[in-house]
Order: sequence, then structure tokens, then C-alpha cells
Amino acid sequence: MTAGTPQLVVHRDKELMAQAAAARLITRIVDAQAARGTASVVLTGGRNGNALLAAIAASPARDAVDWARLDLWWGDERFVPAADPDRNAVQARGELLDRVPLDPARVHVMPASDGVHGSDVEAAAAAYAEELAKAAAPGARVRVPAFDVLLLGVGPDTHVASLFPEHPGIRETERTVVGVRGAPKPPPTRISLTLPAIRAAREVWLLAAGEDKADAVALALAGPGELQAPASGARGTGRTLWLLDRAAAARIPAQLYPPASA
Ligand SMILES: O=C(O)[C@H](O)[C@@H](O)[C@H](O)[C@H](O)COP(=O)(O)O
Repeated sequence: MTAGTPQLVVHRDKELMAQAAAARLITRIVDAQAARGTASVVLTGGRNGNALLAAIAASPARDAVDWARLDLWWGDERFVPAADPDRNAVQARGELLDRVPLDPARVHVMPASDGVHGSDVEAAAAAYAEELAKAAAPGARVRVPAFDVLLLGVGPDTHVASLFPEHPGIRETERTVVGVRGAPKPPPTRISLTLPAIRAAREVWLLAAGEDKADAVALALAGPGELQAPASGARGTGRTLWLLDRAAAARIPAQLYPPASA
């Protein structure tokens, strides 16, 4: 199996999926910190990403993480005021980030629409690209850190982060962050990492649960191409992992994955 080949893990239901993903993420962070002294994780918006964070908050094993030596980034953000409950960062704080001793300087939120860039979403995206570039390893081809784990929720249209089918952002090959206007999922204005930035991650984990994701998961794994199915273009340099519940996995051709785990 090559690094680009997705691995599928299918759980009984979305609650178990969130708990197992939380256990997996805690372990991955602890391992990265043991190996290199630090870890970096890219968070996703959406219900499944939030459920994963809530499961970490509820896990006694969360105390195994050295929270002060963890960098957090975002894969995408809704471009609304900083305190808006629609913000992915606000939701992440509510589920987990306010309950663990993170170093605030290592929590790299994407700019908000009431920040220094005002309503200029392109300037805001460029500022985030600059922040990522400053944290990149010297000589890195794509100017972002080598994220240990990059989380992505998968939308019912196969979008990931705020990269939607046939939208300009999914075509981006140079920039690491783009401003998005007219997104089909509200709110319409967003900031997103691009596929080149996503593919710089060591591990990309895609999360999908529920019957309404079954067609999207089957389509993305059939590999029609990233313009039509952005999720099919999301892969890590070392590993690409799809974390699913049975309902979301229901339409995957049986030959594509080993027997379900429970
Ligand atoms: O800002 C966002 O809305 C997201 O980052 C988006 O890409 C999300 O992850 C998917 O739409 C899946 O969302 P659910 O997990 O809620 O289905």
C-alpha cells in the first residue's frame, strides 16, 4: 500500500467514531511530542470535527498530551466576526480549547472579518499564508509546516475545508491559502487551505458520518478527480485515513475496504 492509498476505518456509529478518532489523535500527538518535542494539528469545522474535540475533552487520556507544546492551525474558517458562534475557532474553543492549557501563541486562528483586514478576505488569506510560511521548515517546497495530522470533515458534495467542487479554490496550485466567495455552504465567505497545503501534511484524516454522506464517500473514493470531488484530492505525505461510520460507508464498493471494525 503506498502513502497515497487511502486507508478506511469503519465504526459502528458516529459516537464511537468520534471516540476512536479522539483516542487515535491523542496517541498521535503524544507520539509526535515524544519523537520531536512538539506536534502540530490542523483542525476542521463541522459537526464531526467538533464531536472529535468534545470526545478528547471527555477523555482522561487527554492529560497525556503536553498541550503547551502543540501548534493548532485551521483548515478553513467562516469569514465572520471573531466572536460569531459560526466561527470554527469559536466552536473549537467551546468543545475543547478553552479546557486545556494551550500556549495562546501556538493557537493559529484564521483572521476574522472584523480584524485588521476588514472585509478583504484575500488580504486575510494572504496574512494566514504568511503565518504558515514563517512556521515552515527551511527549504520546504510548500511554505507550510509539516503538520502531523490534518483533519477534514467531508461535505455531502465531497467538499473538504472550504474547497468546493468546481469552485476556483480547488484549482489553486500555487497559494497555500485562498479567500472563498459564494460558497454553497453558508456562510458564503470563507478562508481555506488549498490542496497543495493540505498535501504537505504527514497524515490527512477525513471524517464522515451519517447516511447523507454515503454518496459523497463512495464518489470520492472512486476517484473522479479533485475538481469534481475535492475530498479525493486530499492526501497526506505519509498516510491518508478515512474515518467513517457504517452509514457513511454504506455505498463503498466492498472490494475497496477490509472488513469493518466496530
Ligand atoms: O467550515 C466548515 O463548514 C467545514 O470545515 C466544512 O468543510 C465541514 O468540515 C464539512 O462541511 C463537514 O461538516 P459536518 O462534519 O458538519 O458534516
